[in-house]
Amino acid sequence: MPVYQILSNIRAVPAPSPEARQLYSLLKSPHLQALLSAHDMVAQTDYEPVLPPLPEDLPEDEEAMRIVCLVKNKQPLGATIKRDEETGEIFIARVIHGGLADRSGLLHPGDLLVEVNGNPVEGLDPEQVIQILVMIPNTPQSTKTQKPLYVRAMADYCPLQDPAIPCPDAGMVFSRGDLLEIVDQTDIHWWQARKLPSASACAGLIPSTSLLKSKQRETWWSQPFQAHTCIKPSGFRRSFRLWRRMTHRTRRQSCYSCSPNTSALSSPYEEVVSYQRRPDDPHRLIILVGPSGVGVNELRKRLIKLNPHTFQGAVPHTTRPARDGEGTGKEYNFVTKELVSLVCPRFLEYGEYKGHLYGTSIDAVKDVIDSGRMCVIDTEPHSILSVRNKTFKPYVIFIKPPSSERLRQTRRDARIITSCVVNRPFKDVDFEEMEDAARFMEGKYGQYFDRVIVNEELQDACMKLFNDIQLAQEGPHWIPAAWLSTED
Ligand SMILES: Nc1ncnc2c1ncn2[C@@H]1O[C@H](COP(=O)(O)OP(=O)(O)OP(=O)(O)O)[C@@H](O)[C@H]1O
Repeated sequence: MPVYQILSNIRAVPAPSPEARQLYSLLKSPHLQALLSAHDMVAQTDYEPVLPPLPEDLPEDEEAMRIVCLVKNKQPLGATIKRDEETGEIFIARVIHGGLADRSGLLHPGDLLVEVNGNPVEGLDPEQVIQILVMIPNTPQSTKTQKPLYVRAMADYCPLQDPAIPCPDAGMVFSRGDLLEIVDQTDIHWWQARKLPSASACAGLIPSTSLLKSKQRETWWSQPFQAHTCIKPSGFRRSFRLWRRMTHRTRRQSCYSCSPNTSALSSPYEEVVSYQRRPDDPHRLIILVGPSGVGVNELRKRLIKLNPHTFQGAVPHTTRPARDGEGTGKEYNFVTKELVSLVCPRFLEYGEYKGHLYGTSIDAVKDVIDSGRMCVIDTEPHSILSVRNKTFKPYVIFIKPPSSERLRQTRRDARIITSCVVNRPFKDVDFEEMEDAARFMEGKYGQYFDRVIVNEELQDACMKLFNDIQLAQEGPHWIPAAWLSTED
């Protein structure tokens, strides 16, 4: 009965009960009326196509059978099937969350396929499984919903390049750094996940942790030994800035020794949780990384100048003697070589220039944070790992060069400071090195980047940086679950 009819019936009652009055006022509400009207419209519409009639010659034990009619459009079925090697029977292997089969509620993992379009499935290709499936349902049906697990991908994956995936079309591509919501871990090899922020309701297949680890191990072992291929020292930071002073040779060594190729053997997914910094929590450490010459230092300097009471860098250490007017704790912490060697592991990065050591200690970073300010540092990307922990909860921003053309246009009047030639205009080779290094850094360390800022127009990039840092401190953000765990 339409809603207006019910309303008029209630109105016609001479002395309506309190329940009738309440029903009347509920049904009068515009939201409910809109809902009921939508319902009536849907219920009264004829939908195409009309489903075919059930087959007449149903087998005698029909009670154990389920006849399923799925009318497919261009969408994939959203289920994979597998053949039992011993019996030759074909089963539904998995139903993809949010896919056609899942939304229909008609197919379940473990269902045994008996017929497809009236033809026995025996000998049929999986691709031939189409609209009508006659099957024996799996009992008991597993409808248990799992609590989603949120992870950050620490590796790249492309289903089209994976010959082992049961159905490449059902696979999901992801790159290191992507946030994934894992909705199904029933299968030990193939999980189902969505990428966050999730626009698509349909999940995709991804390898489980153990499977992806074994794939990584295989790839790693099958690669020819390459001692230096991943390092392009010239593209890493090289300016002669204060504590960055180090020779080309030391930098190469420090890059090489500090960035072991362990990614192939570490966990491919990192569990993450949503985190919102409370006003009393210490500020998150802000780390800027980027290829040499891209403008990391320029941006950091501008940011600190913008608000020196809020942003601060860490005071570097050096073994060079203090000059007139220099006091320890201002430009530098002046220390002896012996002290540096004692506290070496507590250094984020360090290098040698003209016989003196220069470096940034983890304690210097902590001092800034303890003072209530936001510590903004720029480092080589491999140094991120030394502070990637619950104490610092670092927020890593990758400063990326713009397109080749814009890079050359915007740096037309800029000057580069290098260890070989001080203060000269940029050359083509500098841009090429910068682009190579940016690609390399994204490829190797992209999983640690919370944000990427393209440094095209300096002023714009600086404002983006400023806003991002505010957002980083005010959250919410996904951070490794281990950073919130109470265990050490
Ligand atoms: N968006 C930009 N447009 C024009 N010039 C820029 C831009 N960003 C940076 N520069 C200039 O490029 C030069 C190199 O920048 P900067 O010293 O900050 O490099 P860097 O990334 O810190 O590299 P390194 O550590 O090797 O010095 C500087 O002269 C800087 O002013």
